[in-house]
Amino acid sequence: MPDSKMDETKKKKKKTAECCGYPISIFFIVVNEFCERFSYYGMRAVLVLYFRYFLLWDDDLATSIYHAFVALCYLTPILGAIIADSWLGKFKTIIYLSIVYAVGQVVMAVSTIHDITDANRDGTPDNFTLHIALSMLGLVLIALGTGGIKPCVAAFGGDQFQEHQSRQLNTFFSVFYLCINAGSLLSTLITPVLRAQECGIHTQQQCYPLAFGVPAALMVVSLVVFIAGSGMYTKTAPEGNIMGSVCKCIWFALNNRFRHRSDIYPKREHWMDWAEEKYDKLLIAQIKMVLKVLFLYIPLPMFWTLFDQKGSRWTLQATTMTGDFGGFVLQPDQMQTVNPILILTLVPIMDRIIFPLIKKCGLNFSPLKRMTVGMLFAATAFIAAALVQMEIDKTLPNFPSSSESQLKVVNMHSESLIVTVPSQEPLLIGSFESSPDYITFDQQDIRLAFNTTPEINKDLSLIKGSRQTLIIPSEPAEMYLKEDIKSKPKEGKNAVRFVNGWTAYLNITNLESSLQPSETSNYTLVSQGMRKFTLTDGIQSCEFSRKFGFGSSYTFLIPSDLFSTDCESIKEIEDMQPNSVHMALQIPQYFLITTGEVMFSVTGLQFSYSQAPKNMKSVLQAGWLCTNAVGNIIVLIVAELGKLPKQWAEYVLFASLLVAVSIIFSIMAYFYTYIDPAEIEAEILKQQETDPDKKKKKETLEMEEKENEQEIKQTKI
Ligand SMILES: N[C@@H](Cc1ccccc1)C(=O)N[C@@H](Cc1ccccc1)C(=O)O
Repeated sequence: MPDSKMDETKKKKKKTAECCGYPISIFFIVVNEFCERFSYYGMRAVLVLYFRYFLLWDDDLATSIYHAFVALCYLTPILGAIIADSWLGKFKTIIYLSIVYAVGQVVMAVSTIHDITDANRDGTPDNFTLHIALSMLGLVLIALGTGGIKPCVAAFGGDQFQEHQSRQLNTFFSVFYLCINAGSLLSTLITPVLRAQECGIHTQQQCYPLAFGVPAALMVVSLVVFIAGSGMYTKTAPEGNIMGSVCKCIWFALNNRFRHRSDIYPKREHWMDWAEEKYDKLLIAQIKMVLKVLFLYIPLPMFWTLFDQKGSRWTLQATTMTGDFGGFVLQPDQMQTVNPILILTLVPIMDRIIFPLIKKCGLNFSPLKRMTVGMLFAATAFIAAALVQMEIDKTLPNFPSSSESQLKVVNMHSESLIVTVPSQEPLLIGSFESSPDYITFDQQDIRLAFNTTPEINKDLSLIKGSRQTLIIPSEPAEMYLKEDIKSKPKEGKNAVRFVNGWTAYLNITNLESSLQPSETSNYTLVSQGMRKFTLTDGIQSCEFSRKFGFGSSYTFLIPSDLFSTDCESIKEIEDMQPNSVHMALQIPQYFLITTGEVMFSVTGLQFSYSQAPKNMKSVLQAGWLCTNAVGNIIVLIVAELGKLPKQWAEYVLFASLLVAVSIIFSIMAYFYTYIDPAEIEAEILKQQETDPDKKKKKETLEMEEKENEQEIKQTKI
């Protein structure tokens, strides 16, 4: 931006209304940021679960799309910075892009209403394509909005301060960061609770519309609050297309360097010095500063690659754990709230105690050293996650591989049975009992022999990669196979089914249809806690209650004396034990990654701001956010290419990659010299004032260019 224009902007700053030394207008900006972050993180907290359990995508696709979305959110800041700097100015950019953002949130919320396509009213959408299309449109609009306004809001807040308010300006940025985390904390607590409610017009389902609707409402509130402060803001005019000038200057330097590649031309100190013929020394110096920082940014995406897996892989990890904390029960997606809680406590502790203490010990804990240590903390967090995963794996059932089949036998017959199974000791199965565990077979076709009179020989064709139960009813000759679930029930729920040993049909609450005698129901999913089932044959009824944990599976055997025992004789067979590893075990990994975030992210933001020339602070902010985008793209690539059979191995792989990258970064940081951009800029301006050749050089170059253009035209004619 030309200096004259910048001076004009400065002069335009009017005296603003103040309260306790702060411009009143920043109240609106801080509240706006709180609501916007509530909206963004609230929606993000339930996004993977929406993909996984509403759109029914598998873990990998859900994780990939989630990271693609986050990547898009941190690529769009460049667009926002360009629009604000060269066209609309920050105020209008924030308003217009916030409207796009709010519309996106509403579209997203609408896409989660299952009733809109559930014509047959079975509780699942009939037209998944419509839901997918709507949600993708919503996500693109949200990414455009949130990313676009991101580099503008903080800078717009800064614009509100006068020169004499530099102390208040620093406090504003701290309060701003705390607001981000307060907003995200509240939303990551609330939206999973909303999601866990049941709602619907035709059928009651998980309330995703409410979980996405509340963030949409908060985005509208955010916009209204921002507009409400309109009369109080200091609005700076667009500062010219700084990105355009930077690109043109770099392009000219590269071209000029190429044209003068012959050895006859004297070498210049830096390749950007080849732009000197046409561009201001000041602009060239500023670009050199920016490029130096951008070069340092190259290894940084790896940190975000690990950091952003909190919201995906770590949430899925939590679904295989138990969240019963005695007094309260934590949902898997609520574990993410540990991050903002720790941020709210760790930022003041680091700033007030740890960093000053390190300084007192005479250690130079420079920003780049802090960032390196932050990376190492994140790597350690992933080692902790791998250890937790190993603990979880020990408790997981031994599921069949794709070439194996598993079988369990349930005896509903009135007498004990001896079953002869290939390559096994004969099994004695008591009446109303099951074989102790699943028996694994390498072959698909097996023959079982039963000691009934007359003896029964049964040929079974098992399904490869599946678990099945052979139900032997009161009349053994009518035995049949029923397929079982072969993975942990979704979202930490419990899968239950009933085998009807009662002599008539039975209606059971929560089951889709009534059960005929000897029939086995399909699975129904029930949440953690005390669950009650009412069983009735139309004449008599009784109630059966049971407390469930997380991620278990049971087959309940209903006996022939059901009503005379008031449901107490119902027998349970545990097909899959409940999750036993506690979610509290994830706290160390959250603590380590958040300590890493404070050292890396907060320091990185300050570093980017302090090392950027005054007219390119937004360029570097957008560049900084881009490192996050690239980090998310790496997750996509590594997750797709390097599919590792074990989840813990993937965590170790990511930790090792980050350690390697932090070593490279520490070497780059060693050669980096900290600068004071304002000092350099002042020096160049002083030099330019005493350089009479400058104007002449530019005029000569412009003449040369015109001559060249004319020559080209003539040759064409
Ligand atoms: N600690 C995060 C907020 C958060 C809340 C809940 C779950 C995960 C994260 C935070 O402060 N984010 C800031 C800074 C940031 C971080 C990563 C990429 C860009 C910016 C934010 O502005 O969202």
